[in-house]
Amino acid sequence: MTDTEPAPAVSETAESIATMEIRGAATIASAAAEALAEQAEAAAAADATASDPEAFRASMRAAARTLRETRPTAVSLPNALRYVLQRMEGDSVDRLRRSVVDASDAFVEQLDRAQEDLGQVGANRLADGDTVMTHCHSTDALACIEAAVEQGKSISAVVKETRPRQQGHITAEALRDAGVPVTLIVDSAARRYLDEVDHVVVGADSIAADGGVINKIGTSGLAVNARERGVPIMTAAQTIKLHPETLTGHTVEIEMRDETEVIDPDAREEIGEIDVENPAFDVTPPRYMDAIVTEHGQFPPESIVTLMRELFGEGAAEPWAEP
Ligand SMILES: O=P(O)(O)OC[C@H]1O[C@H](OP(=O)(O)O)[C@H](O)[C@@H]1O
Repeated sequence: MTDTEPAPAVSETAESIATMEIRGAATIASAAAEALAEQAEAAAAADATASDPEAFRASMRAAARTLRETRPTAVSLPNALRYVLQRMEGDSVDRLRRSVVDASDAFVEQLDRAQEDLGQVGANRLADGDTVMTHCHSTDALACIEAAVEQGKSISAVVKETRPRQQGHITAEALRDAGVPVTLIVDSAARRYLDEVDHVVVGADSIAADGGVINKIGTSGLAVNARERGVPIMTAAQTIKLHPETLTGHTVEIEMRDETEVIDPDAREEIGEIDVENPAFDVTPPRYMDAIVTEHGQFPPESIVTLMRELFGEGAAEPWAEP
């Protein structure tokens, strides 16, 4: 490891996030924070950085950049890096190392607590006997359903498969394990089943300052259909999903993933000359979302900007940039 080459643990985490072996906005955030702690331990033991606080800091910034470049849409990733790097302090490598490890631990702990707290808020929106519809796999959304079950409510679920990567299967398994009866459907069957559903519950990868919800591709169509059928829809999102750069007018980059997730190369070859596109996320306009459920309570999407300003001020620092 040189002073700017990330520790092997960071490269491995970055690779796992890029290939989606580690996925889901909250899980990505906690893996990134843990990788920074591993970087700190490795840098404090490496010849090039062990006795040079500035070289140590540079190695931390470089590791954060490596993690930052893996996937562009879930803001929980840069928010995790921000949280840890902004708490890096000390004039010796040992103090710096300790501050990073402590910040990483505190971040992961806060993440778990936030998920538990928002689960309680989301559960209060669900009634005994409700059927919920889910899209993709969101640990924040699951926390709401699981908390409702723990409150003694009987909940059933209609789970959308979620093409192309079928994260709905993970949701189906988690809900079954929580004792929730599950009906798995293909995405295009969603509208047909909405009449049997009392609530749609989704997660978020990022929330924009105007209340727009950036989540797995298909969420916006589901939200429009839910509104048309009169079914309330909530997004469960801890505040690390709030995107500070949108306060200053920036838009959220939508990740375009490889076409092989959509069609296998042989089938594509057989069809002939076509384009294939694979956007991973879409934006649900605030008017189609009934509530954003966070660890600070629930908000109408249009008012989320107030909470964002409270938490982030007017913008976003980039502590991983070279000074
Ligand atoms: O943080 P939690 O609630 O677990 O997940 C939030 C969101 O992250 C996922 O993205 P991907 O599967 O990583 O592309 C889904 O879009 C999900 O709704």
